[in-house]
Amino acid sequence: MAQAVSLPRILVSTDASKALSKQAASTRKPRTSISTKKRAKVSPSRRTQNLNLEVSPHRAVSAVRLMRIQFGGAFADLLNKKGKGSGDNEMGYVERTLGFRTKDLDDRDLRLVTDIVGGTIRWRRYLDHLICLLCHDEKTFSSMEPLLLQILRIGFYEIVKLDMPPYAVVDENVRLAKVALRPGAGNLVNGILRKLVLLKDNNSLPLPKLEGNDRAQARALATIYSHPVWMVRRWTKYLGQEEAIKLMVWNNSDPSFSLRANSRKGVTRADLVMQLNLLKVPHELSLHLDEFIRVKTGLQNVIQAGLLKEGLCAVQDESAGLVVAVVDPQPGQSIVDCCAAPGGKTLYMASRLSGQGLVYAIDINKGRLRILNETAKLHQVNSVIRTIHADLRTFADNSTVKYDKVLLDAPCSGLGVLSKRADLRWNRRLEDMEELKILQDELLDAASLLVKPGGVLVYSTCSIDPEENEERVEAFLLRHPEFSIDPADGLVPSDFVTKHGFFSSDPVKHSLDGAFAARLVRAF
Ligand SMILES: C[S@@+](CC[C@H](N)C(=O)[O-])C[C@H]1O[C@@H](n2cnc3c(N)ncnc32)[C@H](O)[C@@H]1O
Repeated sequence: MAQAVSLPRILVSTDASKALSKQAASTRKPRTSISTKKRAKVSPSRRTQNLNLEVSPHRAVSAVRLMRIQFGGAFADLLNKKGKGSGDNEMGYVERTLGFRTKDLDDRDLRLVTDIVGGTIRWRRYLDHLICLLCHDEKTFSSMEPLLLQILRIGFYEIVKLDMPPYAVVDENVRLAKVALRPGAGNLVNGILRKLVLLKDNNSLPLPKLEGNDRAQARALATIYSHPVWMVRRWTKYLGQEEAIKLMVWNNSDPSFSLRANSRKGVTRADLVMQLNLLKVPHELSLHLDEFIRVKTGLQNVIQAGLLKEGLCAVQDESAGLVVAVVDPQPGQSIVDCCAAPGGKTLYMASRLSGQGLVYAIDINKGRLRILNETAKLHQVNSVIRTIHADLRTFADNSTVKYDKVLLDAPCSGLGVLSKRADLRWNRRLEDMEELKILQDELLDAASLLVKPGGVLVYSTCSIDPEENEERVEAFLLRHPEFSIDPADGLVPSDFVTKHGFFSSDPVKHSLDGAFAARLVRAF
């Protein structure tokens, strides 16, 4: 698996890692401006003027999307907040960043863009390691302009991970660099990609050796599996090296998605299966939840067919559905969803109320709550949802009302969803973990104030980190002896129940997102 670095004419690995850190630091701020603002409509004649038919459209769009994700705060998700693809604006961004438009993307191009963008982000550390080693000198890499680096990353990803025909990849990326930047940039891309092709043909791609002390091994693994070093160290500590590697392999695999049939609109799982068959989207029924279907590929077809826009189904991971199963909403109950937006769990809980009872959806983020409201109307569950824009801590301090059930789906690191959120691993910092734990404790204390005697508090995260999960619950129970654990047995399959009675989905074991939920009961 791990190979020695033996490239005499190029950088030794310590120089490479210095250059990598410099590049990482220098790319934190954009040198090429990425405008995400809307501009005046481009007139049709200008459109034709700026149309470039020679550049491969999926590569141009991928390069611009990667720039927007790294510098413009865009997400790497397939969907935007409203569940629509970003389609219409895409060419506008391309023109503003590259100075030209390309021909419109067809379905194949769109799939390629999704694969290339997701993969290039996931494999960034590994790709940069290779690029840095193949640069003429350290400075060339550390001072490389962002767009040029994105083009190289795309080329490296296509050759190394997608096994695309190497000479076509070289030609196309060279052309993109020449047209979007200048001829010299094309020459640089040409030189570096050709060196890569040679190394790959000789089966001698340089990888760091897995040797030395824990820290050195973590650094090597971080490069080989393309994760931040602090994550590797954390998982090695909690899971051991072998399981940590399996987790990283999962995080680097293509994400699979699940759809939930919207029963409130009269859509059954069988109806949804029929639609997926018509769309030729490969799928499997969920083994754990009656309304859910797993979709491995072809989500783009589901989006384009308008199934989400019409509210016939929702994209929801089964792990999130299982958290709702731990809450076990029953018709007639009053439920508070403390950190509700954008509403995945609120909507599913509301649909399980069968029109009787209420879900109070609290969130501090007004924009995200607006999305929740819109989706609730679309899914026809708005009659049993009341949204409340508030900081949970203030709301709970001032509330005298107590509720049957309270769900706290807390802000967390998201370390359980790294396969879906390709960019998240690079945005999270170790320092975040400490801040999050403080917030999680405060929100748990606040949520507990809303639970009536005999009522249920469910604490959940989409993290697999014990410090955000079991440790937060343990600390809470010490502060609140009036609460005790109500084991999740019987509410979710036993395979998901830990020895302490918590729900826990493990990406490697269950092939789902990682999630956690503790069901706690307040004494009478
Ligand atoms: C993990 S997300 C919730 C996801 C949601 N439950 C779902 O299933 O779609 C966490 C949410 O907590 C909200 N939040 C963070 N701090 C908060 C606070 N002090 N009071 C209320 N909401 C807060 C964030 O705005 C964010 O929407």
